[in-house]
Amino acid sequence: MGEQDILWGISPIGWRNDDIPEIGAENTLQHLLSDIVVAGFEGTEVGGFFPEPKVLNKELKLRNLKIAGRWFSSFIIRDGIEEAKRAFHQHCQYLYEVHADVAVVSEQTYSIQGTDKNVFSEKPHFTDAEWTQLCEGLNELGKIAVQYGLKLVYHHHMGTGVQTLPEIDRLMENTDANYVHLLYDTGHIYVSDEDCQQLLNKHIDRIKHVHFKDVRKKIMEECKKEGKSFMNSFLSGIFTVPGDGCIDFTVLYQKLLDHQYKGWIIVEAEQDPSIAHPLEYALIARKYINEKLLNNS
Ligand SMILES: O=C1C[C@@H](O)[C@H](O)[C@@H](O)C1=O
Ligand SMILES: [Co+2]
Repeated sequence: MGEQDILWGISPIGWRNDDIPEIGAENTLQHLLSDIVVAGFEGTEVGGFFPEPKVLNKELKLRNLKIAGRWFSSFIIRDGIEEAKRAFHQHCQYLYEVHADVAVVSEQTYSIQGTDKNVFSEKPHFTDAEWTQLCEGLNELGKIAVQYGLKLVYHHHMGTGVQTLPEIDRLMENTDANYVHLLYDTGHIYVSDEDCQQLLNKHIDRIKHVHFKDVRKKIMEECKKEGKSFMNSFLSGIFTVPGDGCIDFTVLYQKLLDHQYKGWIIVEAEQDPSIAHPLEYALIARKYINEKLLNNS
């Protein structure tokens, strides 16, 4: 086990953003995938604009790229477990056909992620009954994921009911470790709790997928002061690629290696592509990974 067990990918979110589909709309699938090859990554996650599996697989094969996984907005609390299961089957079928490894799940009931609300002070909180329903539902979805050869990895997220470390603790304690794993997103936990090490140390055994997202601290403080929404915060540049913000990824990466982490690390930095050139930032990330994490420039 070691560095050879880690696959490095980069998310389409620097090129096009599912939360605001109009930005970066000029970036085609072919352009994105070719940029990923130029920047030296092995794969990516599925973006909302990606085509049917047959078309996608051809473009991936031409470039020797792989798919790690895809985001799934669950509404277990709002719609109930049966409805969530139905939608998740479809999601997993797509992932199975593109040979993915993980299904990224985030409960979006009451989420303020796509609204104008202050993401720093107006996040939702689930009731005890809602927590029970969510955890039971996730166990069910996790079993479905296994049927398709996938792992369900839960994405804690700003502006949702599972954002802070105590909320992630609660989710981990009340779900089955055989079926519900954790996606560790450095940027989301840093903006939420101003720390990203505690979560890693505490739940390293459950972490089966990683998003490396860096944070510009000064911009984070300004966004907080101005009470910005999630989307206005990222459009203001709160997030960036590893090596360009305030997070020290060397410590985090070492911790993952020490615990024989096996799986993907995805560089994920949502920024406005008309301000932050996607390939330029992908190359900044790759240089940082090579020089500071892998020590081979
Ligand atoms: O993994 C992610 C997927 C996005 O849709 C989300 O908004 C972003 O912040 C993220 O971390
Ligand atoms: Co993420």
